[in-house]
Amino acid sequence: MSRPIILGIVGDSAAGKTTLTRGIAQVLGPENVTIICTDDYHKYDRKQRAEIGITALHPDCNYLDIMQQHLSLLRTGQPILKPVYSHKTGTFEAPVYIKPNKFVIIEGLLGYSTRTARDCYDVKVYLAPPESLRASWKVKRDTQKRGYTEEQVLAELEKREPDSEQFIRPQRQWSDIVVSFYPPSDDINNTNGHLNVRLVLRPTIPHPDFTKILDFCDNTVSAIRLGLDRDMGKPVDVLEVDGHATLEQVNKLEHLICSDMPYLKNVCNREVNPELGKVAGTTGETIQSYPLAITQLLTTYHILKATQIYQ
Ligand SMILES: Nc1ncnc2c1ncn2[C@@H]1O[C@H](COP(=O)(O)OP(=O)(O)OP(=O)(O)O)[C@@H](O)[C@H]1O
Ligand SMILES: O=C(CO)[C@H](O)[C@H](O)COP(=O)(O)O
Repeated sequence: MSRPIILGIVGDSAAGKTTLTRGIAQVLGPENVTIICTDDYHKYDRKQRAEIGITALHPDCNYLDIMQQHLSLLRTGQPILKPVYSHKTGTFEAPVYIKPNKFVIIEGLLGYSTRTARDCYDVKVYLAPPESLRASWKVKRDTQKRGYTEEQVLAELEKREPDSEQFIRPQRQWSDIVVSFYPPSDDINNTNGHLNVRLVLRPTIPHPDFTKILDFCDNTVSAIRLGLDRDMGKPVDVLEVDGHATLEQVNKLEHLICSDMPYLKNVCNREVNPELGKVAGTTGETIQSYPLAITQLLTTYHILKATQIYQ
């Protein structure tokens, strides 16, 4: 059976969904990827939301039924007429006709909030940076790109907190991989551009055999660590990659991910692909790091595995 492979990327506002989506699309080849942002399924525009006193995070503020219908259609390779919400103006624009490519990435706030929606994905990622980092990302992005002042963004974050807690964070439990970029120290302004990543790997999909890491890393002090933990009560593996890991360490880890994937082997080769782990953030800056590269590769690994079954 041939059908598009669907990747979900869910998380709170400014958690880095669009940024990661772009990085993965780069690895897969942008011409092969259809990207859908579920903000387009908002029920009310910015002015109406303010008048009603509802936040964009509330399920009642979104046409989740239509989002679900569209997900099901995309999964079977059928086209949709997608609504369009503009963050620039805070209003809706004319809908667009979309025929899915080989890979579809659905990124947004409430993508895992219903059972029917969840059943449509092949791979589910949840982004969970520490809240202080997310807030700083949101202030920067919304003041530079969405016409807000810093005070407005901070007030909005406070207003949204109950909905984040009730509707957004619980979706973490449905993900196959939880991705948390985090600063090496508590000072989020002093990262030297080097964020670490913590990848929570649930046994809901078969991950590459990372136990070989233990052969080449001293797990307590190394910049790459593998461990066991619990996430939302369930046992998980945890892979951590520090921003200051060396190329040699990262190459070994990448080899574990890419060795049985001919397509990924080329992607991993930094001579052939110097852009690995590099992405343009949504405020125009260039972000490049080993933790981002590993996150992109692991996610792509799972998309390609799904391809072997369904395409
Ligand atoms: N991995 C990362 N490393 C460094 N900075 C990042 C990373 N991911 C995101 N950012 C920063 O955070 C900002 C917000 O990220 P992004 O726009 O991708 O979030 P989002 O989850 O798509 O937000 P929204 O749902 O509100 O549209 C970016 O403009 C970028 O500056
Ligand atoms: O949480 C968000 C996800 O991007 C946005 O704030 C939401 O989509 C509403 O958009 P805007 O703030 O541009 O009115």
